Amino acid sequence: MTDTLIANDSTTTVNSADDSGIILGANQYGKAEVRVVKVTRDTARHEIEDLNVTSQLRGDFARAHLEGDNSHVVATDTQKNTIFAFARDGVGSPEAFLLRLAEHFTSSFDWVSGGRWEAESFAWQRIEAHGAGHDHSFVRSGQEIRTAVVVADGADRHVIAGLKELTVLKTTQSGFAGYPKDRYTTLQETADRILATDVAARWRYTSPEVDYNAVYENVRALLLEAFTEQYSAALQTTLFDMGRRVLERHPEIGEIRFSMPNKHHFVVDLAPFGLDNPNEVFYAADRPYGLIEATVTRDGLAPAPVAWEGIAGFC
Ligand SMILES: O=c1[nH]c(=O)c2[nH]c(=O)[nH]c2[nH]1
Repeated sequence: MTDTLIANDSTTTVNSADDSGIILGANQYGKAEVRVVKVTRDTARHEIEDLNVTSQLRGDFARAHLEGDNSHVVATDTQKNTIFAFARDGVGSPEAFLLRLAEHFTSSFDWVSGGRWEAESFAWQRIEAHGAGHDHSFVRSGQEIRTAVVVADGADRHVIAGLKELTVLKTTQSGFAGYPKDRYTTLQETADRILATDVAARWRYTSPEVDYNAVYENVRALLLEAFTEQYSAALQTTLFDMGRRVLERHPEIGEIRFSMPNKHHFVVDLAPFGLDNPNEVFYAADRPYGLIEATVTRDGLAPAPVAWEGIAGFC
């Protein structure tokens, strides 16, 4: 018979009857990547919402790990079914949908103290037919994938919105110069190069009252605007400018993190063929690539490490 003790943070379980010194640490579980598509068809003009949802519960699941007692284990199959059932009422926004799931699981089961809910969402656009958007035929539209994470930790709720794979390129108004030169440096300085990246950004809301869809569209527009409008002295400068614009315009966002590859485009030497190459023919290298990551935040903002746990690829 195992005597268990749950430590204060409810994630570390000490098996006190066992002197092996081996304990259960942090744990979470759930159903990953539930692909749910919701069609709203109240009228002939249908709407579509397309998500990939992951649900993970945190709380007292010690006895399942230590004793094979599943009395606290809300089945991952049940979590999957809950996602589909909740979609029956519509999604609204990925963030609002995940918040609903968080409320449901934490209020329905005493021992569920929190969890992590994540979504990717894929945009569809009406197919243009006879000068108008079709009622029920769509083409995948967004160049990017929208992302959302909700972390429930006791009574606290953390909401992180984001996007990834927003691929952008500009053919001029970018350079890179002034960097240190040592015996290994071969890179030539330039004031006119191609700048290309796949923007991945995640931003954390510090207010509970947010029109998530509207803010998403505006943040996306601000990121593109920053990429476009400013001469880029480095991808780092462009990244900070993107973040600064977002924080200036959106008081409900406390911090924004970026991870952006510098997708190098090398000018091809055409001299062997008797041709010049005034920045017109490039070799688009897929690897290696520079990888530029940074957080843009408000001075004095209280950090929220629990919100960011489990988000890979951002510093
Ligand atoms: O925008 C850039 N940032 C760098 O840090 C860097 N390093 C490099 O070789 N090229 C570039 N470009």
